Amino acid sequence: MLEKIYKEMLLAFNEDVNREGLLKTPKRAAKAMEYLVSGYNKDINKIVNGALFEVDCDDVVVIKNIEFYSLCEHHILPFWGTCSVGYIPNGKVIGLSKIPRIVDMYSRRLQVQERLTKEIANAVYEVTGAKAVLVVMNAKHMCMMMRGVEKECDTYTKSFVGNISNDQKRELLDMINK
Ligand SMILES: Nc1nc2c(ncn2[C@@H]2O[C@H](COP(=O)(O)OP(=O)(O)OP(=O)(O)O)[C@@H](O)[C@H]2O)c(=O)[nH]1
Ligand SMILES: [Zn+2]
Repeated sequence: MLEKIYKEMLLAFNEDVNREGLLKTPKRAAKAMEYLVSGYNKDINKIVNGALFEVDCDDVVVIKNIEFYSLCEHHILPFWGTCSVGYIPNGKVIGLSKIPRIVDMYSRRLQVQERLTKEIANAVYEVTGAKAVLVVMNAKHMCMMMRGVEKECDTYTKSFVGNISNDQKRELLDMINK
């Protein structure tokens, strides 16, 4: 279905869909787009794959500057940047690689940066049973750079979930900002 839509799009550009360079483009573009939104079909439990380990640790764990690529739901154009995830474990830690996998699961959908940040925080919180989770994202939006306002800038978003003291909250934020 996407392949047909891309072919129609090329025709709408008045392109020659039979020229060599474009012959396979609808198929290629459809495959690429399917991958870019493949996060809709992911199951968080399969992603975590039981990689939760009992550890006597209640100190902050931070995985910083995870690269991510997403598509804004308003223009279907990329926004991308880094995501930092910090949490305070509650008897269990999660396999480190699972955090970037969770980031990808929610990034590979049509998103707004604020909701993406919140969804990652909620997912990590639920899956780890952590005392608290803080997610900070920093992104550049193609829809603001290539068109529209045509400005390059950085957008920061933050989402916190949990119930901890203000001191612990500050420690979490300090670790992420360090
Ligand atoms: N809050 C938020 N806004 C976003 C995000 N991605 C894109 N937008 C904004 O969504 C808005 C859509 O505004 P509209 O006026 O409906 O669309 P538009 O005419 O294309 O707007 P311009 O981009 O200003 O040209 C724009 O201000 C975008 O910058 C995001 O992740 N978060
Ligand atoms: Zn946009």
